[in-house]
Amino acid sequence: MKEVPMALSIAGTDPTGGAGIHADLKTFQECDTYGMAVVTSVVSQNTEGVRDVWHVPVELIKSQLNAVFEDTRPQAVKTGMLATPEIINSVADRIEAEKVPLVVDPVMVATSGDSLMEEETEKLMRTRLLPLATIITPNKDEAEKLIGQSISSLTEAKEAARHLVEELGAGSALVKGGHFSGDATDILYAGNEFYYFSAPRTETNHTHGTGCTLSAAIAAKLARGYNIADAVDESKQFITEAISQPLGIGKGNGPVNHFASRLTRDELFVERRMYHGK
Ligand SMILES: Nc1ncnc2c1ncn2[C@@H]1O[C@H](COP(=O)(O)OP(=O)(O)OP(=O)(O)O)[C@@H](O)[C@H]1O
Ligand SMILES: Cc1ncc(COP(=O)(O)O)c(N)n1
Repeated sequence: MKEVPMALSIAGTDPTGGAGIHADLKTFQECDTYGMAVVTSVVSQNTEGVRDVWHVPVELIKSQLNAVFEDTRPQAVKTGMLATPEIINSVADRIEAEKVPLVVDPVMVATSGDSLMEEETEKLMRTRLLPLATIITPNKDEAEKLIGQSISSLTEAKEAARHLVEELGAGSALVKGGHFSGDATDILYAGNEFYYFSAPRTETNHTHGTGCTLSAAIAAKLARGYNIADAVDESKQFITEAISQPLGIGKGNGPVNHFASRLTRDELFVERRMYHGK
């Protein structure tokens, strides 16, 4: 029997389906990869913001990781929301032991502005998880926190990507340009080379879960055997399509459209043709 590519997300939840493990699982599926998920925090949130957060007890996170790794072998893992030092340490321990390709999305603050990580966890993100990353995918603010310097131009973003790899020890780094102005340009530093991935900026507030979706797509592509630059290239295409055809869900920062790459607008918004009655 042929082996199916499998990807595992270790992240928090979003009951409205736009971010966290929900976005990751949808993305894995759209990228032809069998998706699995370990829940780290249960987050009551929607497109308008975060209401409540309950962290899953570390023993239960370890038990979920045991359940996955004692039974299957994902070809790639991605991490999202890892809110406390105990959670980040338990995940890092497991990844270190399994030596599996790892995409780290260093989730710190939600689009809504709500914090998703305790302050002392930021340090562990830098010292424990980042060195295990095949690729780390910070946005502007996350990259600034990780390197301890502000970033206000593409040149500085490029320097930040190099810093994350050469000074801090990530395997490669993608500094995302969603929070800059002009075209949405992301800079990858991998194998001593820079790559630029640029797309026209869509004027929209439907950007909830863009980082989750992009990093999940990269993990799916790595699970399918792509090299890093090709994985990022196709994932950038995926997120660009997902952002440019929003679904209009929710009252706030709506989710991206995970179906966008396979359905045309007309197919997506079908007219209902079945009625019943006398
Ligand atoms: N308005 C936009 N138009 C086109 N591409 C965008 C837009 N906003 C973000 N992107 C792209 O989406 C991806 C995610 O980037 P971003 O910097 O928004 O990450 P993030 O802040 O981690 O996402 P999140 O909103 O999930 O926190 C990147 O490829 C970025 O270039
Ligand atoms: C569980 C979880 N993980 C990540 C994000 C970040 O996504 P965004 O910044 O788009 O709100 C989130 N809101 N919730």
